[in-house]
Amino acid sequence: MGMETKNLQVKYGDKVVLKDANFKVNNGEIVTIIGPNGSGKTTLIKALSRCIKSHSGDIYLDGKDIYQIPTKKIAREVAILPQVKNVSADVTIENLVSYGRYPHLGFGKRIKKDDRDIIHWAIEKTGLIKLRDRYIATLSGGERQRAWIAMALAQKPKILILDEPTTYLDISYQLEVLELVKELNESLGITVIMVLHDLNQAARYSDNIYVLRDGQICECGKPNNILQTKMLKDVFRIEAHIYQDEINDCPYFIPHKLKDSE
Ligand SMILES: Nc1ncnc2c1ncn2[C@@H]1O[C@H](COP(=O)(O)OP(=O)(O)OP(=O)(O)O)[C@@H](O)[C@H]1O
Repeated sequence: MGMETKNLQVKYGDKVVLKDANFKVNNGEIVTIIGPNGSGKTTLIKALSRCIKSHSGDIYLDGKDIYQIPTKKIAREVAILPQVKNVSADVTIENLVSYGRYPHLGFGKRIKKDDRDIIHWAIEKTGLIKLRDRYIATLSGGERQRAWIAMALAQKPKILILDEPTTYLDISYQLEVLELVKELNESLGITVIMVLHDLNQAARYSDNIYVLRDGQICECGKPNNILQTKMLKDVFRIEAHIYQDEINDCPYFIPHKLKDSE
């Protein structure tokens, strides 16, 4: 399943924070949105998942206007993992993952055998079987992030949207989460849209990258075309050297100083 926006505009009050955004993710792709703080990344993914209403322009889910699709159907097709996630102290991994089934429950809202099988599958797929009865509050950052991904997975979504899934994680957990996302994309064909601050990870894990600057998409394309010295200078204000990672077949950069002020 894919998504597309045409000339999308989002405002908070009178302030335009997303202008003429033309964004596209095809079925089965991983697309990452990058950009400096406050450039509109979270706003774009909130609009895509219908958490906030756009001011003008269109959003399509597999060619259909998302405002014409029933909310429950969107909740079944699109799972979003927001940046800030709160859950009460007495919720276990298994409880949390079961919430992912809610958009699918029929009359009476009772969890049935099929739902329990899917909850088990999501917990297994994210490597949390041994921890299934642990309270979310007692987990490490990496385990907690996997638990939230398991909840999203229990939705059986066709599109997974992740807002900075690696924030506050150490490097091994960052890789663990991104490897899990990639594995879910490859093995289940889930389309992934994510926001990342680490540009080298964006280059490594994405089919396509969108660059936001001051609420506008200024570039989009394959990692090799996006990770360029000019983009790093113009958008992120750094001077950097670009190299090729032969092992992972992607570009990476090393920043060496802030751009000289003009
Ligand atoms: N609820 C809101 N009300 C008013 N302004 C908002 C609101 N949410 C975001 N903004 C503003 O919209 C702009 C874009 O914010 P957004 O969170 O989309 O940026 P971002 O690129 O995700 O930032 P970051 O990298 O810091 O998370 C910012 O100027 C922000 O202050």
